Amino acid sequence: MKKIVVIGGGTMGLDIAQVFARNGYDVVVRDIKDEIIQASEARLNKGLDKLVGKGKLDEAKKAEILSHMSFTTELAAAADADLVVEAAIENLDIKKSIFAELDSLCKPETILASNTSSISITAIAAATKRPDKFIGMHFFNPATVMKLVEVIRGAHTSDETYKTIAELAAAIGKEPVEVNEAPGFVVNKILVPMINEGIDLVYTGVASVEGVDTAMKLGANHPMGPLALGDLIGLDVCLAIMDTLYDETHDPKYRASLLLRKMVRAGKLGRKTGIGFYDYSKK
Ligand SMILES: CC(=O)CC(=O)SCCNC(=O)CCNC(=O)[C@H](O)C(C)(C)COP(=O)(O)OP(=O)(O)OC[C@H]1O[C@@H](n2cnc3c(N)ncnc32)[C@H](O)[C@@H]1OP(=O)(O)O
Ligand SMILES: NC(=O)C1=CN([C@@H]2O[C@H](COP(=O)(O)OP(=O)(O)OC[C@H]3O[C@@H](n4cnc5c(N)ncnc54)[C@H](O)[C@@H]3O)[C@@H](O)[C@H]2O)C=CC1
Repeated sequence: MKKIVVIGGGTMGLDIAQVFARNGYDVVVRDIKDEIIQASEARLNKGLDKLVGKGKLDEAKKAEILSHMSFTTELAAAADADLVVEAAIENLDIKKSIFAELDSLCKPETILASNTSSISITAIAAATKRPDKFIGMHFFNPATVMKLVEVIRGAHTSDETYKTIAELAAAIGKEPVEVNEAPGFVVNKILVPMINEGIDLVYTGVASVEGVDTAMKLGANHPMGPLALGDLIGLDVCLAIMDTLYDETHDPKYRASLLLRKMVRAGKLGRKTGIGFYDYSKK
């Protein structure tokens, strides 16, 4: 595995790219606009400088990480990639159009992976002529810190593709867990409905935002409360996951809280927009 391309330089894409670069892989991050790329590069530098400030990283390692990373708006950068990891928005049609283009552009042996949170790997793979080389490689937020990678088999994923990605996850210091396709896979099937319940408790006036978060931190020993976690993930991503769980199962227990929907409609998406259930604009 020599060259990896990450599609999307947002919350997940940038951190996933950093994890690969830290472990010596050359990685190109592709996003759609120059302004977005500039913002991604600035976030990367700020994050690394913070670690240097805390004495967790030295300047030499920082320079080494940066030397393995580059940014582009050109999808053509994926033509000679050995692996493409897609971390664009959580929408089946957009993912299918990205992978249809990648399929015609990339060399035949390139493995195509999606970091989707909930969408069917088989459905996305159907946009390509290489469903055997298509797989879910699902990192957790913040990807630089969280140890898990769910490695998700679609209906046609080959054993060879599975083995390559599980071994790669281990080589970058992560713990791979094999998952068969199902909406939300393992973690999000459990975690995101819990976040949704937390939001609904606020919506129905049972407790305040701070009250729900404090209760779950102190009463269940969670490192952060469900509303703060929703803000970290992105409320648009949480809503997309709830909608996939509901659309795939029609089980009312996966109905998104109306407050979650309202927050997304209002553009209050959490940390990435500076405001969600909490205000991040002054941090
Ligand atoms: C939606 C989906 O599809 C799936 C998902 O992702 S669901 C969301 C899953 N994520 C969670 O549940 C997160 C829950 N929250 C937590 O675990 C914690 O609150 C947290 C990890 C986010 C923050 O914890 P914290 O202790 O306040 O963070 P912080 O001190 O910044 O970092 C934790 C450690 O990682 C290190 N770290 C931070 N950034 C790093 C980087 N870029 N590279 C390497 N190490 C890094 C820090 O230095 C720190 O190390 P020490 O413990 O040795 O000091
Ligand atoms: N936020 C989270 O906690 C997690 C999210 N995921 C999944 O990762 C994916 C990305 O999510 P986030 O990083 O949170 O979203 P985000 O909204 O922070 O970033 C998405 C990025 O993709 C870019 N983009 C959109 N279309 C593109 C295209 N055609 N080509 C290249 N870039 C494109 C956007 O400009 C944006 O920068 C989603 O599928 C999400 O479900 C998976 C694990 C955790």
